[in-house]
Amino acid sequence: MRRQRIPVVLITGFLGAGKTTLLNHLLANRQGARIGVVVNDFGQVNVDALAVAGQVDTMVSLGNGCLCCAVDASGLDAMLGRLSRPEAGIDVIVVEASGIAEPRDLLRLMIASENPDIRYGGLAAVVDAAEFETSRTRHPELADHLRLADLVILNKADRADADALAKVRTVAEEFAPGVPLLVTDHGRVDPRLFFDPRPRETYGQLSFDDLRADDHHDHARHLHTQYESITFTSAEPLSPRRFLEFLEHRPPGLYRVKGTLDLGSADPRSRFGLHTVGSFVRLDRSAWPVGPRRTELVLIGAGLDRAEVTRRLTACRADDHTPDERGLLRILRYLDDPATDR
Ligand SMILES: Nc1nc2c(ncn2[C@@H]2O[C@H](COP(=O)(O)OP(=O)(O)OP(=O)(O)O)[C@@H](O)[C@H]2O)c(=O)[nH]1
Repeated sequence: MRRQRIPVVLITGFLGAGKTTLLNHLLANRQGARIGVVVNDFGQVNVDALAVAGQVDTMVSLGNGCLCCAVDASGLDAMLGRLSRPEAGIDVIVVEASGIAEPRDLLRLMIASENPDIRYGGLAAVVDAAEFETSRTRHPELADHLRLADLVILNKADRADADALAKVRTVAEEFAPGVPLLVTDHGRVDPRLFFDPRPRETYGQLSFDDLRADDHHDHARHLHTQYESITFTSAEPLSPRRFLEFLEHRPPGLYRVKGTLDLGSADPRSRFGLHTVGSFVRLDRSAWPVGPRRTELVLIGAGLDRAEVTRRLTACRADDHTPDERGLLRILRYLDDPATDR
């Protein structure tokens, strides 16, 4: 079986918005996940708090499950290649774009990558809620960059009054409509938005370094809990057409979806694995195990209308058990490597 592709999460934002602070927060709250980090320079990353085990040219290997490397955009693909090698055992790669990098270029590089071991994990745009209006008058493109975001993080809420916060929120909603928006400070968002924790038994008890890392991060605890997850299961197959419609008109606030789909196909290899982030959709297929087939989805976001999402998914159930092969063909355009995966 092919290995799961590793999600690559891009963190963008203007100078000083709080990108490194968010990255450090994720490192301190990684819940057993091994994080590969790509930054432009190590300067601000809390490397010493994470027990450096060894350093190889531009890559720092951290004792407790983090690989950190520094590259500019031209070296990104090569670095993603190194981080996604199976022996690195990485669960998620986080790329922190420099405050002056053009996020569109970074996104293009990521989407165009032919590396079969990675997949797009979303673009989180960090916005300095206190300074955004001022920065935007000098750099009007800042608002435009929000159009690329799959998640908007309004950071430094502690420094912005209600008025300023409301203004930035309005701009974000105008340039990134329907995109989940989190208001926070010191990057304290729930890491489960970006990656799945490893079950405790696979990484054992907290090590001394983990505890020490936590101590070093004053803001690591007390996560802001605006993150929501909705679980949907169905023993009835879903109609591929209806589900495609759901995917292509995703509910406001939805950031990512993962799970297994039963689309009513007669093919034994029709267990579809689904990963979406923002409007990016990827399906893979495998054989169903013996036993009943089920759709099981987890939807993650902020500001989701739980009842409406569940209602829409329930309405995706097929009316009967006649396979809709034509409908299936339409959704299969999202299949990962359709030519080689059979
Ligand atoms: N008051 C306050 N300060 C914050 C917050 N988030 C980050 N900071 C501080 O703001 C400064 C800039 O944060 P960074 O995380 O380095 O910002 P950055 O986006 O990585 O900056 P560049 O790498 O220069 O683009 C640091 O001094 C942080 O401690 C916040 O929510 N509230």
